Amino acid sequence: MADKPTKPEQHPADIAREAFRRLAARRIAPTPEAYREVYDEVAGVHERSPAETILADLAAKLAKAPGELPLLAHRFADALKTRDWDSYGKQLDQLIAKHLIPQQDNVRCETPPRQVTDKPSMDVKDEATPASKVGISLAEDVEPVPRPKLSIPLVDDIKPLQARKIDIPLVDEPGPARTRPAAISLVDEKPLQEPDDAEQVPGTPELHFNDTQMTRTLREMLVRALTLPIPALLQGAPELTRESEALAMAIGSTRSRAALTELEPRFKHFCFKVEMKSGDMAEERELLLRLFRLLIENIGELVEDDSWLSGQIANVQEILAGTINYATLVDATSSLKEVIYKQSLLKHSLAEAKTHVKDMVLTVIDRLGTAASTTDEYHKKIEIYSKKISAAKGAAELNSIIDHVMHDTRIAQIEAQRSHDDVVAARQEVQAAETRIHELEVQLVQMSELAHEDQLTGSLNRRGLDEVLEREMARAERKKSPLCVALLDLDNFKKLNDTHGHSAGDGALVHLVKVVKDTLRAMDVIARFGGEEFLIVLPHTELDEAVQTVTRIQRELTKQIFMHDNQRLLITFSSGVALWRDKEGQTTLIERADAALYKAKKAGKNRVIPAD
Ligand SMILES: Nc1nc2c(ncn2[C@@H]2O[C@H](COP(=O)(O)OP(=O)(O)OP(=O)(O)O)[C@@H](O)[C@H]2O)c(=O)[nH]1
Repeated sequence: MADKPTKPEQHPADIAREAFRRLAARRIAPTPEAYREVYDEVAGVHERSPAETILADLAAKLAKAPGELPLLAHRFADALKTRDWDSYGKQLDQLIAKHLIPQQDNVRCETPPRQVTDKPSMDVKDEATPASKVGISLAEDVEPVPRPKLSIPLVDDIKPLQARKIDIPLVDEPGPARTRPAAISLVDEKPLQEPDDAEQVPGTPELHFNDTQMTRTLREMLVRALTLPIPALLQGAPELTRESEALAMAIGSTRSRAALTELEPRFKHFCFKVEMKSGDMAEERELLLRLFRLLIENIGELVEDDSWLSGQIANVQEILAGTINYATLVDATSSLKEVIYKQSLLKHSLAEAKTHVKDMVLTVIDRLGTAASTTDEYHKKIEIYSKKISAAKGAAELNSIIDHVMHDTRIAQIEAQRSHDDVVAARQEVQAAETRIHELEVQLVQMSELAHEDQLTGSLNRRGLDEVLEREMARAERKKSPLCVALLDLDNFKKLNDTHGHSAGDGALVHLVKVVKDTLRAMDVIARFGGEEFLIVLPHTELDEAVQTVTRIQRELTKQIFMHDNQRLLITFSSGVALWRDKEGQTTLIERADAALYKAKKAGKNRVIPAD
């Protein structure tokens, strides 16, 4: 309750009465000192204490301020004059609520109703939650009481990251408050004016952040990010890793906000490059995975007869079809290892079967040899017996000789039969082994046919070519980029074969592919189209560029001469080049290239002709 102001011309008795009334109202014991003070107050002659002087100064300064503040200053002065601290406290609350705590963009502090006390206070802390500390540590507070949300404007120091505001969740959400860290959100892209000496945010005496400290913290965070996690993620890009480290050093050596701000464009540029690189890396990863899946598919086809292997391959395919992460890749690898192990067993059994056949053949030869020598011995014995029979003198002697003949003949017969049986058994074993070898060889041939690489030249085979063309056409359509193919056919290849032998022809094919691969870009692909014909796929290439590229290969072939048996053999080729037309199929595209190739041959060979 407010005491009424008194007039100085009042009668002393009235003043004394009023002084006693105030003492009673304020529940102050009527000691001489207290009476004296209140009497002076009523009479308006009291001396000001140092605290009152400060408060009076404050009121005087507010009186000169713009807006509503002079009105408040007037009320302060009145309250001071009458020492009405209750009223002073209320005015002070008003000053804080209306002018010191920004309502929306600045600090919002929705505290429970505050007890107005006799003492004026600048403290805006939530008195209902005394353990609360205003600052980043608030969210770590153990107090389970609901708390207001503070939104504190941060100026200046975090300008390099275009940060304006830190939101600290003070409102209880489900879960204990101690487990939730302070959430910091960097918002508002607008650059900020930065007062260099801003140690405090004006108007938020209890809630400000120390700018210098914030700069340091930000700098440390940036340096840490650029030194450890970012280089770890950029392992495939050494130049970006170096740049990250250099940027970290540059940021680490800044000593002022201005210096840090100067690095902003460089930092932004670096972020842009990292973003681009990560896009590339994702694409490379995708390509690698596609290759991997292709490989698995092919192995799957190879082993379709073997239910165990097929099951394993299906497992690997299933793993790869899902989300790819470290664990799934480890799974796929171990399953593949099993498959590879089985494949090696297959090869091993093929080698074993071949050895077995060799052993069988040796056994047969051995048996035949034994049989032959047995027969030979038998013949010699028969000759001896016939001589003995001629010279025999009596029946008894003859009988004895015939017994011997019969005996030896029986032995020879048994031996012959055994040899015959052995030979028949060996022949059956050889046939079984041959069948097994044949089966295994068929499997191995299938393996090489189903693979995507041509065994002789190392270029892609038709199967690989189909997939590359399909992929490149899809990409060309998606990116609206040109795509060319060039069909190459070695000139007079039959003559080369006839003159220098088939191996020279083979060597020439290998040499051609090597020269083509050395001359082309990494993204270009060469595939063996059949015999001495090759198809080159040139993505992102216009027709005239493709013709130039193929002509360059021709020049390279004359420079890098093919050597066979120490002879320099000049090999040339003719080529037809076609630019893929939107929606055109593989067959039509290659047919157009083939027609151009035909023209090149007709026109005298060793030339490149673009398709219509
Ligand atoms: N050495 C070897 N020769 C092969 C291979 N594939 C196909 N050939 C031979 O390549 C020759 C192609 O002969 P042709 O089609 O008459 O072509 P050419 O002699 O090059 O005549 P032009 O194309 O008109 O210059 C045939 O003799 C095939 O046997 C292979 O892998 N190795």
